[in-house]
Amino acid sequence: MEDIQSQSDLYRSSSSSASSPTSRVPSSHFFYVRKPGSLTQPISFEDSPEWEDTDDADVRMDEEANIGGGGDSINDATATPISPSLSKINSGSMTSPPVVPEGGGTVVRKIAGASIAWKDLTVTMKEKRRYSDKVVKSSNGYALPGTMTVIMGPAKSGKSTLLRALAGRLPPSAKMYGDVFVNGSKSHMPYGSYGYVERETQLIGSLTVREFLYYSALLQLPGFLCQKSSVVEDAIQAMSLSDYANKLIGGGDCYMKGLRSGERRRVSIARELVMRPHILFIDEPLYHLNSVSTLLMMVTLKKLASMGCTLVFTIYQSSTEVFGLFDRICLLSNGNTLFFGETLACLQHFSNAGFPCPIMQSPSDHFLRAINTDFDRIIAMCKNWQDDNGDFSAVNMDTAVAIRTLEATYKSSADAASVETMIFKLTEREGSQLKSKGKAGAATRVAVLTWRSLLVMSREWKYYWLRLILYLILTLFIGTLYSGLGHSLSSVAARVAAVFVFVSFASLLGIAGIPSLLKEIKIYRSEASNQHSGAFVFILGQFLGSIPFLFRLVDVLCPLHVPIG
Ligand SMILES: Nc1ncnc2c1ncn2[C@@H]1O[C@H](COP(=O)(O)OP(=O)(O)OP(=O)(O)O)[C@@H](O)[C@H]1O
Repeated sequence: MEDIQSQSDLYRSSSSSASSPTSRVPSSHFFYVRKPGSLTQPISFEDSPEWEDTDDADVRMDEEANIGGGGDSINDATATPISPSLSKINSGSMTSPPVVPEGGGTVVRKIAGASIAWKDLTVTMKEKRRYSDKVVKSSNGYALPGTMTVIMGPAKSGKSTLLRALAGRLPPSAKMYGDVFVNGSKSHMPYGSYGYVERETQLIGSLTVREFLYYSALLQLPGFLCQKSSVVEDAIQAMSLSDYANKLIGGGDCYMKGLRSGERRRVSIARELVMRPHILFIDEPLYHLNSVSTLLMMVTLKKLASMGCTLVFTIYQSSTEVFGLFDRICLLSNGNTLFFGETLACLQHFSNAGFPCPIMQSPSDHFLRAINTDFDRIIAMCKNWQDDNGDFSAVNMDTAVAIRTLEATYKSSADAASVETMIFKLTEREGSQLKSKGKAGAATRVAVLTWRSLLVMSREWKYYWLRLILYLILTLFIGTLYSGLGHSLSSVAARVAAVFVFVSFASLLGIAGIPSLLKEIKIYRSEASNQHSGAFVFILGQFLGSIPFLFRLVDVLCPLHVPIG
């Protein structure tokens, strides 16, 4: 944690120095000082990569290799991972990877990450029978074990599409060109070797964090029940959720107070961690988070990366503090790569292109300010103000020109060349292929779904009773409407029963309840990703779970929700 703090502090000091007019092109000092905790060289992976359960995992880093990787120029700094032993990265021959954090010492790594490199990656989307313009255009980049690589850019710049392309999760309407290499090989990542966290994930509110992760592990992983608990505890710890492990997730449709959005987001990441992935892709980990939750999330992810996991995620914007935690940045605008490299070198790139970061401005704000075409309207407005109020040069920048300049500067820069060199090094030899960890069997999944369904229903039982009471009152009310008209008591009772049945069935068909069912399907789909028998198992599990509690069907489909305080 101290390492992470000092890395962030170092970044802050360097970025503010870079902002000073006289030192907008920062002195070499800022770029050559290795960020504490960052890697100069990727960690190699083992033949059978697994998360280590013990503290004496053998993935250690060698200080000398780190120092040797230091360069004499910004480009060298960008390319510090290149070292004589780099060719071994994908060979699997380095079982004790020789890399180290700044400041010396030995870092114990528990996760064997995997390298991922992409070359000339282009994606187009099919829109109304024809393919759109390229959403991602000839993107090059890489992500290394033990590092955080962030894909950043304005809205609709292609961040999520690039992330999905890397994870092999593009929709069927997309066409992808170019190559993605994992550990130097083009093969697909097998089930369980990577995790993908969607921007908006669904959780089951009436379960505690630990229960939710435990059932998720049971649904995803093969093996015995007792083996799953250590996996779950590791995921809870990795996502700093120990204080919340026994708390209800809450929220959503279950009307129970529960976790706040930052904690919920970490639970959704923890759910992927139960698979012990080597690479973790996250679409907008900071989505809808306040600044405190944002910092906690990023520090937690940094900790996870420092354990060896390869982290790749998208982000729209970040504070200076958070920005300092990233290792590499891929800056996109309208699908074009405006920069790929170390975060500190990105500041230098903007300076080189004639857009130095102004004093007191967050680098991330500055980058987006320069490349977000949405600012054009505001610029036009500011120009009018400028006439009245004098020079307003901080925002007087033509975005389209800025984008073109940055793109051209990057293409001809040594940064782009060093990325290509790095990709070549990462792909010249195929490394050990990631292996599937296996899947939970269909019978296990049916049993777990049934049991989970029963548990959820038992937790929400009081709401079913309340609903039932409401129905009874309603039917009594309607049924007794006729009691003054001279009908016999038995015919009124029959009417009450008939209306009760009618209201219940009407509720079953309630269209407004369908989203809850879709939510449950979505949760299961992300738990059982890549499992072809998923749909059948889900239906069977839900059906079996519903038999003892017919009200459950009413709850899933009923448009009437009873808010409980
Ligand atoms: N499934 C799809 N079908 C058609 N077009 C799509 C699809 N997904 C994305 N696009 C288009 O691709 C472009 C880039 O979208 P993408 O979601 O990758 O951008 P983004 O940078 O992640 O944006 P945001 O942060 O606003 O989500 C957009 O113009 C979008 O309309």
